[in-house]
Amino acid sequence: MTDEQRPGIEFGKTAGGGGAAGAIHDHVNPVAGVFDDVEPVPGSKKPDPILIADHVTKTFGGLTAVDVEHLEIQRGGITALIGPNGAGKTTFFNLLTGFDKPNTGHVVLDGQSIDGVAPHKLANRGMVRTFQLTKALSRMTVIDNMKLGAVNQTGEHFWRALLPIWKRQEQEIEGRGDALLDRFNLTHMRDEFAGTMSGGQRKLVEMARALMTDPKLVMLDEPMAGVNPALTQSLLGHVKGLRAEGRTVIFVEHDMDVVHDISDWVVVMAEGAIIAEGTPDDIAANPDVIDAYLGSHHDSDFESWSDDEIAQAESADDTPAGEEGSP
Ligand SMILES: Nc1ncnc2c1ncn2[C@@H]1O[C@H](COP(=O)(O)OP(=O)(O)OP(=O)(O)O)[C@@H](O)[C@H]1O
Repeated sequence: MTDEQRPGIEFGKTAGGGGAAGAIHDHVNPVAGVFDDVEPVPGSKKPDPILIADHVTKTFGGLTAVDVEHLEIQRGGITALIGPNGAGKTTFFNLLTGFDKPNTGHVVLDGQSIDGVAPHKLANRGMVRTFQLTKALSRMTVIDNMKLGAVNQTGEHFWRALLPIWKRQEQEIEGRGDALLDRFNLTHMRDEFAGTMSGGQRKLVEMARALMTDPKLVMLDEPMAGVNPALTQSLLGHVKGLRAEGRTVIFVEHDMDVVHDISDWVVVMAEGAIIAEGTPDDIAANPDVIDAYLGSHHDSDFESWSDDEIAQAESADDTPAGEEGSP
């Protein structure tokens, strides 16, 4: 089935994709076929889960931001976490990575509980997340940003970097940083202030910095947000590269083209809960997903819908007409 024929959310090709730039990053997919027998339903069992979340909830006042009954993330795959605005993706991401504490629930990484484990300790256990270049980090050079990636996961504990034990390791860490900058084609930016980089270069540094601890599970928060098409292919290639070298990737993303391009499996959240799971093609055709996006007035790419599909979706959308077009 072609993209044009596929009903539901339009998963097209990423801008600039399919050309020579894409070919540069033709990586092997070690989990090809692994999802063939996985049921495309919320909470489905995976053959070899690296991360398992059970009964994870988070409330803010009267609002239930996250209510995830069961989720398994397959080892070695690229899993996308998608959903309309306010679905709870970021909150769930924060709960999984130790940046926020759930009200209830348990998370297991590689067979061991990580409940209440701080982010920098999770990094030692092989789980890292990207974090955005803060103002403070923007005033540091790119190589110093890389070095900080080796010692912590929040970028807040600058003073730790001055401890003597860290100093002794500095050369080794700097070497690792330089190797990663080379891999991400950022060597020419090594001694520049991080704040001078373009949006796409920042994303590359965020990804490269996350690799300083040689993680087995990499959590990427909107890796393509604000990236121009020229660098999008490069970033997509690097994400596939993480998978090719055996790492597991989970990423939150709004761009459906990106999701279709690189995901092995897609998890969809709406109103805090997981409402669907499946391959990108399963998800593109899933009526529950389409309803969730339409119900929230998310600005997804729905231009490809036929009049019948629009009429069907509108009749399922119970939002009062007066709220149409609200953000
Ligand atoms: N610190 C907080 N205090 C109060 N409410 C919050 C807080 N963080 C998130 N929320 C609420 O929880 C719900 C889920 O928010 P969250 O940011 O996790 O969604 P999201 O799926 O990441 O959305 P987006 O795609 O817009 O980033 C929203 O209704 C949001 O307003």
